Amino acid sequence: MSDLNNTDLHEEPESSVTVIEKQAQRRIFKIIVIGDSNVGKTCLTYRFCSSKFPDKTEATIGVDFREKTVNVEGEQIKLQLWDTAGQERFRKSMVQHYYRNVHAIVFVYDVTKMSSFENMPGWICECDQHNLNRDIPRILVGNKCDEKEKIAVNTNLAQKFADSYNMPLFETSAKDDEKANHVDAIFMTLAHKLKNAKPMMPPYLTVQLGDNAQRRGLERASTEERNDSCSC
Ligand SMILES: Nc1nc2c(ncn2[C@@H]2O[C@H](COP(=O)(O)OP(=O)(O)OP(=O)(O)O)[C@@H](O)[C@H]2O)c(=O)[nH]1
Repeated sequence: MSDLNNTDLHEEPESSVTVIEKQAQRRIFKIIVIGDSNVGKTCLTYRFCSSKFPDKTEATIGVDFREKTVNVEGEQIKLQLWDTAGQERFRKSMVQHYYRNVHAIVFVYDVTKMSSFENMPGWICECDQHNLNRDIPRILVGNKCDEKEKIAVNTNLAQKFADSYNMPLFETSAKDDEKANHVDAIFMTLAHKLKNAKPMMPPYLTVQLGDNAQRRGLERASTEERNDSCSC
């Protein structure tokens, strides 16, 4: 006679339908990575998603996507990194669509190039102009710290700037293998913030809603935020 209380009954492998359902419900967070050309946006996202420094990179045209599923406090969440072009001529193919339903922003500058840091307010302004909500998590990353002799952007200066925008500052290197854990920690910090943030819209809904629903949401957001737009 079979024992209905047998614990084995609870250890049956999940059916493929359950697994698919769980995957469909896995939360996806869209993170855009922004900054001047050549600051290392592609290398940072590649380092995080592929755990290595790319052999060679070419200027990004429009947007590149990289994804990584991470475990945050027992929940599997997918980080979708949108690596945007820094060169103006390659940003022309970036349409409004890319700025929809963004959950977090990573602003990157090159610590060896002052102009890339000085251009940060412009990048922040661009996000404002695309109606990105100011309340979503944003972080500032100074890349290429391995180039110690060439450092041009002082940490205190960068920290003051980050504080003025209420963003955490991370100085790191996508190239330095010893800093690999540090790059991971940066994105994991963001993942924790995203997991625990009160959702404006459940992230998995953002990929299920049709284009029209997304457009309506965006139009509503632009009407609400029009009076609060950037003045630069
Ligand atoms: N020394 C050093 N070089 C780096 C680092 N990260 C990237 N680079 C180099 O910087 C150059 C530009 O890197 P990318 O990642 O392509 O820069 P990007 O910001 O994505 O550039 P765009 O696609 O034009 O916007 C490449 O030659 C990389 O090898 C770093 O941490 N240290």
